[in-house]
Amino acid sequence: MKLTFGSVEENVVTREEFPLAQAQEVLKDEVIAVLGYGVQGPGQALNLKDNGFNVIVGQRKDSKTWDKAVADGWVPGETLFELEEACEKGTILQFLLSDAGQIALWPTVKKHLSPGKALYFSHGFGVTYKEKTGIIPPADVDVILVAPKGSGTSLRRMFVEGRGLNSSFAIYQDATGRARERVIALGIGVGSGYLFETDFYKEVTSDLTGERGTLMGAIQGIFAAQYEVLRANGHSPSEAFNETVEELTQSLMPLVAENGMDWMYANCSTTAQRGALDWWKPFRDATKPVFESLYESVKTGQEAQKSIDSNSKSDYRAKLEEELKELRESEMWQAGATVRQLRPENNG
Ligand SMILES: NC(=O)c1ccc[n+]([C@@H]2O[C@H](COP(=O)([O-])OP(=O)(O)OC[C@H]3O[C@@H](n4cnc5c(N)ncnc54)[C@H](O)[C@@H]3O)[C@@H](O)[C@H]2O)c1
Ligand SMILES: CC(C)(O)[C@@H](O)C(=O)O
Ligand SMILES: [Mg+2]
Ligand SMILES: [Mg+2]
Repeated sequence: MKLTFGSVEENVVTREEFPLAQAQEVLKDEVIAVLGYGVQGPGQALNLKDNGFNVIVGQRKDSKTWDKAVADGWVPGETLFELEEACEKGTILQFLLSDAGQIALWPTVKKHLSPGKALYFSHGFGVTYKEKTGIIPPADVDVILVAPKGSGTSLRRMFVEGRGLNSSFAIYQDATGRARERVIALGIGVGSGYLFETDFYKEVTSDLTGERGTLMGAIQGIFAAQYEVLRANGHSPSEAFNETVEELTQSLMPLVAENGMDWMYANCSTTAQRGALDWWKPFRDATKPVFESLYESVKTGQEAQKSIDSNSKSDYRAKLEEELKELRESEMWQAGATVRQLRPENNG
């Protein structure tokens, strides 16, 4: 259906328009092979299975994630296979290895992309940056995308709660004439709430910007800046943390989620409203140049290159873990750990 966002009309597919039964009908003869069992793999594979689709998982044997797949109920030799075997068996290959990992597996995947199969991504990365990744799909397969707009963990949680996480969807190549029904059916199958139409380039550039920006990078940066200023002015760690993070996530963001920032503002004191109305523009103006250089870095492919280079190294996990440890051990997030223990659900 067409929906108007602000004053712009966009194409959105709903579960009412395209019910699960229709998705099951569209995909009844398909074997969906979910390749990779990291974060998106489990969420999408389990939701598809619970929605009644024919799904198998492909994962490297002798890995922690193979064991996780077994623990989640996938049966070796029946529904869980080595990556290449899954590529061979699947008619729809859901390429859910890490974006850098996809480069290494591509020759194997390509070998098994016989005419009429579908190659499915959850990120526009691989084909948009094809000069860097070498991922150039053959012309006789469908190339489609469903990108859940959130973590695989939330995709599964929201499915189990009977809700659904919104996803973007796109078609890069329609070889069979069925790419559209296939991609929408898969979008419904993996547990999407609403499906927003986009293209591969727009998906990858917005996604890379968002996660580096307000979803993760910018928000951590702004938390750290405010926390440091409060601490430098003699505020205790708990006071600095509560006033920077805890109140935001526990009290104010849920209100923003329900009804928007304007409504949250209106439910705070007029003192807060006056100040926050005065200060949001200076913050916008101070950070906008950073967002502009971030977008430029995404657009030129620099962000993709950095991610490929570092995540292709054999010790990339250990390196990431080292930096995550630094974040975890920072005073702000140590304070956070103690503050979280005080929540009723965590203190027995
Ligand atoms: N993490 C998310 O919640 C999320 C959200 C939206 C989209 N995506 C996209 O979904 C895709 C999968 O992301 P993810 O975060 O689930 O991946 P991930 O980093 O968790 O890795 C997934 C799997 O890839 C395997 N892998 C990595 N390198 C490999 C290699 N060289 N050979 C074989 N296996 C290898 C790992 O063992 C793991 O099981 C990516 O395109 C990502 O951008 C992820
Ligand atoms: C969950 C995110 C941040 O939206 C996703 O884009 C990812 O790459 O993990
Ligand atoms: Mg992303
Ligand atoms: Mg994202």
